Amino acid sequence: MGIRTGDQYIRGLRSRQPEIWLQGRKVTNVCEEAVFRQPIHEIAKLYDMQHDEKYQEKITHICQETGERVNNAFLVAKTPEELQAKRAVYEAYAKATFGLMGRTPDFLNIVLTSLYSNASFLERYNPQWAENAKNYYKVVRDQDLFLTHAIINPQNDRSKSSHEQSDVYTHLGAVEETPEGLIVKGAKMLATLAPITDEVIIYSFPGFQPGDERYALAFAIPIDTPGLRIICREPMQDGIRSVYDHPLASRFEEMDALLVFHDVLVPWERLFLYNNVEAANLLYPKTGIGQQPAHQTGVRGLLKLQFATEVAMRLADSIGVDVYPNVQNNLGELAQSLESLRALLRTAELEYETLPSGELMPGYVQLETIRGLLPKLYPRAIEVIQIIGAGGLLMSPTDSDLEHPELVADMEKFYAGRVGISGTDRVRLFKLAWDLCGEAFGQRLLQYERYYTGDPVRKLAIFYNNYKKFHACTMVDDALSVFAAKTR
Ligand SMILES: Cc1cc2nc3c(=O)[nH]c(=O)nc-3n(C[C@H](O)[C@H](O)[C@H](O)COP(=O)(O)OP(=O)(O)OC[C@H]3O[C@@H](n4cnc5c(N)ncnc54)[C@H](O)[C@@H]3O)c2cc1C
Ligand SMILES: O=C(O)Cc1ccc(O)c(O)c1
Repeated sequence: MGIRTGDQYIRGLRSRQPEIWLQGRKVTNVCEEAVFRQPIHEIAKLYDMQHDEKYQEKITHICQETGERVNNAFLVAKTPEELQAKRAVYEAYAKATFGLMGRTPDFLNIVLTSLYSNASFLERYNPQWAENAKNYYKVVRDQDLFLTHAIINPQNDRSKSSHEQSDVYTHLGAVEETPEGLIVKGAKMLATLAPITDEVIIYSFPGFQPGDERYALAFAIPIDTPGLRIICREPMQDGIRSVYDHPLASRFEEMDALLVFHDVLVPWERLFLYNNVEAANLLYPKTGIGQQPAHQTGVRGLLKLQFATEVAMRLADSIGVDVYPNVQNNLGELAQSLESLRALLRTAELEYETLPSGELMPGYVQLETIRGLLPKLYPRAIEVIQIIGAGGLLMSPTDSDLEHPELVADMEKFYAGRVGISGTDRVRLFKLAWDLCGEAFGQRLLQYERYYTGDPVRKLAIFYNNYKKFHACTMVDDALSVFAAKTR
């Protein structure tokens, strides 16, 4: 089949009946549920972009194996041009969502592509796992499926490993093998967008201990597999608030969910790893499923930071405070953060690594630096918006007030900004800013940037330990050589 349209994506959702729990009730028709309607529409638009002549050549290609047109996220890049072709889809999707939707379909498509191109890692442990991963990549590519993922254990007792939790099946683990497949039980988090996806893939960060064998798992199943329960967090928008009052929150809310598996059957052909602690610990670092998606998240993060920076600049301009050096300093800082990330991303693409298979991997140091900086730079951008917007962020009336005949004159006089910025213009801009920096929606976006790639504290420590391996500190040796000369 190849690339789907938005309509085909929605028809796919309608054809399934996953067990979704939302605010204490089961959702029977996800497409008609107010909370999900707009996010479904936003994802559908991304699918439609694949058919739009403005984007098609940039973000899709003809698959050599099938002759069908597929998304560029499924490319195994062997040339810098192919790396750029992949970037084009990350950029197009992130622009369409202002970088506010983190788990658009391209993200997991890259994870799968990397698993496919590095399936030799799995082959060493079990050739069937490798075969399964390669076949699954083709299924997702050719049916253009939308995946969610859950790679973290529920937050019960982090000081204990999976097998030490109070119940054997608190964390997701294997129960028994059957002729049809593996029965699994327990929970996994934090599956962003789960209710509006087609399938879920489960894998894990390293950190398995001896004794954790049953939890060492990687597999993918349809989101409506019997026994799989999706428990949504409280929505951050009700789906009926006005687009004018909440221009971002009303559109880009990504639902997060806990996945609970109640004796779920994973067919053998969908199992990529099982019962092997060593393989589970090496899966993430050795298959590129960490590094390749960092290219997508880097592009998306850059655009989100650009959006926040532009909002801050426009706010300052709209009320005439950008004449003050302190405001200019804050904005200058954001501009420099943004440009540093842009340069890092560019360098990551230029200083790629070529794997023995010929696959190109964008630069590790640069991508990890972006991953390390975003959890600091994005919250700072939000803080600057709050500081510049100040009390004005709390003064916005609703769109109904703006349009009420008795209020119109007051609105235009007292809510206007500097000369040239009408009351309506200023209120709409400040509402947009408040969605980003004040609303529960905006707080989630902040939390997302802190944790979207794992715990930043441990990630930075891992980065440093890797960095040390290939950074020999030879300048210090050169400087110390002066003593050697003296003793000679
Ligand atoms: C908005 C959002 C969307 C997300 N979407 C997804 C998704 O789609 N799929 C998915 O799988 N995951 C997703 N995640 C989960 C994300 O991977 C985790 O939040 C992240 O890995 C951190 O894990 P945690 O939240 O369990 O925090 P914890 O690991 O519980 O950490 C809590 C605190 O304790 C500290 N801490 C814990 N353990 C240690 C340790 N061993 N050493 C030192 N300090 C420690 C941490 O530094 C942190 O301050 C999402 C998270 C957010 C916030
Ligand atoms: O960024 C990665 O490499 C993988 C990853 C880590 C943490 C997450 O929450 C997530 O969704 C994906």
